Amino acid sequence: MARQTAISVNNIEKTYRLYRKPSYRVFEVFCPGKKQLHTPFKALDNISFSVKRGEFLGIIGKNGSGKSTLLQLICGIIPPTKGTISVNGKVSALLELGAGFNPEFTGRQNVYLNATILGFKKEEIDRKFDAIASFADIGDFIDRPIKMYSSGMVVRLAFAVQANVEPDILIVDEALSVGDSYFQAKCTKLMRSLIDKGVTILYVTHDITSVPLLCERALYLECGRIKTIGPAIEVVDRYLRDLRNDQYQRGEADPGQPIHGADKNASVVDVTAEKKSTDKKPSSLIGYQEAKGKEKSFAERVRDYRYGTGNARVIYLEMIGMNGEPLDTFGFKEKITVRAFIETKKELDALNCCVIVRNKQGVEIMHCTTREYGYTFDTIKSGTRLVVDISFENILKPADAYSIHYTVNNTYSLENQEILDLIELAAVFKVKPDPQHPIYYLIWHPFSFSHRIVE
Ligand SMILES: Nc1ncnc2c1ncn2[C@@H]1O[C@H](COP(=O)(O)OP(=O)(O)OP(=O)(O)O)[C@@H](O)[C@H]1O
Repeated sequence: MARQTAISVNNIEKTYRLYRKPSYRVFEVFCPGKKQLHTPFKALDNISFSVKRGEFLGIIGKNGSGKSTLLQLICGIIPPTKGTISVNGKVSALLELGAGFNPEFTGRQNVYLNATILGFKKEEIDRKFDAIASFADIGDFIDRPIKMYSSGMVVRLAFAVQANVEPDILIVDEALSVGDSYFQAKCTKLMRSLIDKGVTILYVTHDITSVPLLCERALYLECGRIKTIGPAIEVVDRYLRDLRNDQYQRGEADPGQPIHGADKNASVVDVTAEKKSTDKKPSSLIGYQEAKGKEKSFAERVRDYRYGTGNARVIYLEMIGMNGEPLDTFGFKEKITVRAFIETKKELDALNCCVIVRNKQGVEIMHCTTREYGYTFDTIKSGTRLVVDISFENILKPADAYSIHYTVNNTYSLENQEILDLIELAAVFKVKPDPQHPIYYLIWHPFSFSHRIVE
């Protein structure tokens, strides 16, 4: 059955009047017919497209290309200069940070205010309030005035309200970039579940890699016109090619050259689980006491992201850089160590630790288990405290946020294993940009090359 149209945009134009001085605007209003003092500026021109119900459309384009203007038109915040827009369903929008919130009111009062504006009765909001507050996860701040919130808290609350009021159409304008990585992962999950429920989502972002992963289709705006609209992967590819060509024109990149030199000695991912001797006191035992001190806050943070039998438990996990310091940002090719402090509650004869590195859209980029890499543990008694280091060379695309999914299993075979502790968002980290090693794809991979000249 053909899907219903949720949004239909027909030949839209939006022209702003640009004045060199604010007083010229007043003068034009009060002296009509006199000399025109403004310059017309078409922020959008000749825009036509439609979005089906349950579709996730990404909108991309350089700064000033008209993305936000288009969303504002669809939400009815500003009128078009020409053309028509029809919207079929209840729209929830997250446009400007904190727009729609009264700074003097508490978070709780603003939730009621917003939901009332969206057409909900008090009893309905009462029913939804706990889900909204729990999603926003801002603790006691919910009863403090919004003016005391950080920008991250404002966006958490705003997203929680907009996404939990059962919209037919959800419009999100880059707002998520203000939240931290945990929150962004939560929002992505929620948006996916909304799509499953038939909600239509329009999503403006500069995080280009997220578009093919989240969206079916994408619309690429350039200087207020549609450059292309179609399958997200193709549109993003076109956009990235244009960006690279722009860089080339400015002398910043050479699209004809390989980005990196080959390193014939480099391994793909150097995964080593570093075994601690059990007969001599490992140096990290001092760290273990500190880890115990952090156990409660770690457990609290990962509470919603973990499951398992609990027969072994990660009490704390940290990311360590090449100097042995806990870090949350790493450089290109830096050795990253994921250090887990684990306590066992039963004897384990097939301990297997697993790390998955995901990007912020949830794509699994790298994965290892100690077992699969041939690293074995001796039988470990109940009540043992151990520190397991899993290290890899950082070959990830910079400036992106990544999360670590950590699992402790007792694994005899794929079919016969006990999940002891599985933590979805055990840690998050970022990768520093390195001008010497720009990485345009998800990972830098060490290729090797050869050639011969045939006469
Ligand atoms: N109220 C306004 N008056 C005049 N010009 C405006 C107004 N609002 C937006 N513009 C202009 O319209 C163009 C499109 O702006 P818009 O904010 O829609 O772009 P955008 O693609 O969302 O940019 P960004 O990625 O930087 O957020 C820009 O050149 C902007 O300066």
